[in-house]
Amino acid sequence: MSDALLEIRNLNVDYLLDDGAFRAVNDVSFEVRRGELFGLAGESGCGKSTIAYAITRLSKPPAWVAGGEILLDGQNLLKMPEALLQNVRWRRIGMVFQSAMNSLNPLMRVEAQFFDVLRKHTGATRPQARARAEEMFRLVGIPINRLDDYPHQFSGGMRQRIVIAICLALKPELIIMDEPTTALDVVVQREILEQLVDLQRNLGFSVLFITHDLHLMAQLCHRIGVMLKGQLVEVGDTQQISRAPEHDYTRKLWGAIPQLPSSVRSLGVVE
Ligand SMILES: Nc1ncnc2c1ncn2[C@@H]1O[C@H](COP(=O)(O)OP(=O)(O)OP(=O)(O)O)[C@@H](O)[C@H]1O
Repeated sequence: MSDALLEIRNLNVDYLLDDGAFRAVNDVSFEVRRGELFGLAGESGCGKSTIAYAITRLSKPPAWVAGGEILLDGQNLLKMPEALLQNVRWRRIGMVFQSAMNSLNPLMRVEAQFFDVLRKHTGATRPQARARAEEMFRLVGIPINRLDDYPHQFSGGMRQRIVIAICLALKPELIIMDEPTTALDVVVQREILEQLVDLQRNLGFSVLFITHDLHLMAQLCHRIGVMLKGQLVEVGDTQQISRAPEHDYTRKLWGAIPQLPSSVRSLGVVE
């Protein structure tokens, strides 16, 4: 059996504009393996988010998936009926986006938000949802009495932890994180990502981590793909990409990043 959980094969995504189609993702192929943190890097506008939305078929017009395959455990999500896809979104593939912390409902206590999601996707009862919410709060290090608070009573970093906790409550096999900590300050960002690495080690899910910050990605991910203008120009182990990048653009990306001393470099995945 292949150890690939998600396989993207020859993916093309266009934006259908008044003056013609603009190909934002051009013949992109890569895989995310089981238990792997895979990073997709590249400058703003290179097509990373377009891929993230295409994976769970959440692309909105004018985006149009023009070709290719997206296989989850060998099943092509692009051909899956919408009703079945509902069981894949959140339950098998969780999503945490940059704006996710604003996606918490400001009018609902956090506990109720866990209940909402768990009832909808797993049919959990209120006590079952409460138990799971407490378990998840323990995992992400938030005192369980705070489940009764409203989102505005938490800091930005804590809100992002809550979003991650709600996502993990459904035990997804894959989490897609698109710039999940970009809006947070560097210290909080680091704390959240360290915790993510711990959770990933303990729970074994896979992560597709998207950021323009190649340096951060190299500390976190086992393998990295580098995108340039809609194309994937290089894929490899983080060690190889950081020590011996093959593509000029990857070298340029590294060149643009100030290097930190090795003592503060690693978040634990790549020694
Ligand atoms: N709704 C849209 N209509 C038209 N073009 C779009 C739309 N959304 C994105 N694009 C274009 O598609 C290309 C890829 O955008 P995308 O958001 O996927 O890039 P990205 O690498 O995720 O960038 P960022 O890091 O800034 O989010 C860009 O050229 C962008 O301008």
